[in-house]
Amino acid sequence: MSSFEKTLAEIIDTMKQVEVLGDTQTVINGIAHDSRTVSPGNLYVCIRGYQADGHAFAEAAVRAGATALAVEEFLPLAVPQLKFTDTRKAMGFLAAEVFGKPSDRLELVGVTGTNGKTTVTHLIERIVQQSGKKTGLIGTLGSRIGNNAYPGQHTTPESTEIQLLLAEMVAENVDLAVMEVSSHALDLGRVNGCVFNAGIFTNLTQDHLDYHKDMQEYLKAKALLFSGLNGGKAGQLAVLNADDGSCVFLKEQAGCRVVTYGVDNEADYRAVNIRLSDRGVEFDVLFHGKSAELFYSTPGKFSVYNVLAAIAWALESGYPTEIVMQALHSIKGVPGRFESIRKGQPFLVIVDYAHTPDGLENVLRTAREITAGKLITVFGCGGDRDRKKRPLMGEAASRFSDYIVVTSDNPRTEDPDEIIEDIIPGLKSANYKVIKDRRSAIDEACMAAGSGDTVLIAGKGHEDYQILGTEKIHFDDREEADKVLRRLGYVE
Ligand SMILES: CC(=O)N[C@H]1[C@@H](OP(=O)(O)OP(=O)(O)OC[C@H]2O[C@@H](n3ccc(=O)[nH]c3=O)[C@H](O)[C@@H]2O)O[C@H](CO)[C@@H](O)[C@@H]1O[C@H](C)C(=O)N[C@@H](C)C(=O)N[C@H](CCC(=O)O)C(=O)O
Ligand SMILES: Nc1ncnc2c1ncn2[C@@H]1O[C@H](COP(=O)(O)OP(=O)(O)OP(=O)(O)O)[C@@H](O)[C@H]1O
Ligand SMILES: N[C@H](CCC[C@H](N)C(=O)O)C(=O)O
Ligand SMILES: [Mg+2]
Repeated sequence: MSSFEKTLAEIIDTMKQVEVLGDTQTVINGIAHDSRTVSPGNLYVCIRGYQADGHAFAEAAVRAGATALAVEEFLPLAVPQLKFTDTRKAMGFLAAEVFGKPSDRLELVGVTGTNGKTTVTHLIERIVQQSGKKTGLIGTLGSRIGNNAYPGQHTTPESTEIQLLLAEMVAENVDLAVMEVSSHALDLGRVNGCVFNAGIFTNLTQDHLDYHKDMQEYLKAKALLFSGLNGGKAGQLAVLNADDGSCVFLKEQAGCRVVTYGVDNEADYRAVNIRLSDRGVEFDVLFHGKSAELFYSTPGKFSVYNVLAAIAWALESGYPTEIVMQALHSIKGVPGRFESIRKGQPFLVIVDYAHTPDGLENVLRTAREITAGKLITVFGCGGDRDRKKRPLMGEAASRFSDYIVVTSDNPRTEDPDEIIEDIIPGLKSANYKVIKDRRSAIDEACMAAGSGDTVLIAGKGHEDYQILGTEKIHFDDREEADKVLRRLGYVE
């Protein structure tokens, strides 16, 4: 890790809304929002959270070696303190200063939207690498600098972590970083201090209504990425989905040049002549009076949108058409997104990360299109997350499936039976069975499949764990499917 040393005076040099107690020549060498991760010499930021008040851990942070605090009220502790009205919002800006404003020193692209963020960020990473540049990536699958991977907890990490990651990327000569930007991150200011070159919007459909009050609030959080593109860097760009109902609002919010992509509506980048198959999607893209033909190896109309978003961004950012097409052609798909498990069985087994009503509907529609026989769906819903999406996911499953095995996703601290109870009203008259244990549910679905059928195992995709209560156990849908197929005698 690189070392970062700054005085408090240097860090707050351009900040107006701050009161200071103590010696501003105090040197700090890092920033932490969690007392349990403070290293000697760090600035500890006290955040009033949903569960706890970080001010209560300031003493522990000082004991762990914090040499300064950021607070909302001065504390009777013998270290210099910076007082803000909202430490959570200030933290991203502080972290950016601590780590030398790394987003000024590389190109930064943010991708937001309910579904497709991970996919689009991976497509962009591939395109940029194909052009010979070095990339950084931050998102649900963790982060990557070049080809080195680092695990992460969140889709968009806390600002302290983002700024450190970006600084590491700068130190490793990364040219462009692409980051998934969740609505939680936007609302909680995790990307404060990030100056983006471009923002990309995939779509807005129901999710996270446990956190955002309603869809309007959810949209407003997403819009922050685009209103933030307001002159911090030259040539900023917003890339919007013209087929999504939120496009007009987001266009109004964007403080920069806007380009659109779409299939059904007029757009700057429009897909026509779409051919869907079980191998992937083929289509032509029309843009600026030109056209290009494209193949991408993940099936489904939703894939067309993800690819269009990446193409629109890349071509508008000056990447040559040939490089973009080569990159998209070569990508083998994203782990856990419509991933096929092939052991020579006469039916398809697909593991997918659909965990919203729209995501599930899209993936089921696609599975239906490529299935001659029965479509068998295994899914559950995450605990401690939006309860209202559960019957809607049930409804989507029942609309497309011949047989549904309702099971557990990550129950977290909720009762798995109660989560399943929330799903069932949506299933209507569907043919379904409840098997709470996910391993047995996958077994049941694979055993029920015959020639020409498809088993879709949805919700957990790349996840290699299951969260039961507060415990995280190893569990991987792909491994489980593999095991049952082997047991059934299929070995490639
Ligand atoms: C709703 C939400 O996002 N909550 C986040 C929020 O938690 P919080 O406000 O409840 O924090 P808290 O537990 O009250 O603690 C307050 C402060 O005290 C600190 N603390 C706490 C205990 C201690 O001993 N010492 C200490 O210093 C904490 O580090 C924190 O700074 O701030 C914490 C610190 O950054 C986050 O870890 C936490 O994420 C929770 C765990 C979470 O599950 N978030 C999910 C919903 C999330 O963010 N998901 C998005 C969306 C994914 C998608 O698009 O689908 C994501 O980006 O991953
Ligand atoms: N453009 C899209 N529109 C609708 N559904 C999609 C789209 N792209 C992907 N999906 C579905 O959503 C699932 C999740 O995709 P992806 O991981 O790319 O989304 P995400 O936005 O990163 O999700 P998360 O919010 O968990 O980070 C996929 O497995 C697929 O089923
Ligand atoms: N980023 C999403 C992932 C959901 C994945 C699903 N498996 C679940 O646990 O609900 C969330 O935190 O809501
Ligand atoms: Mg993601």
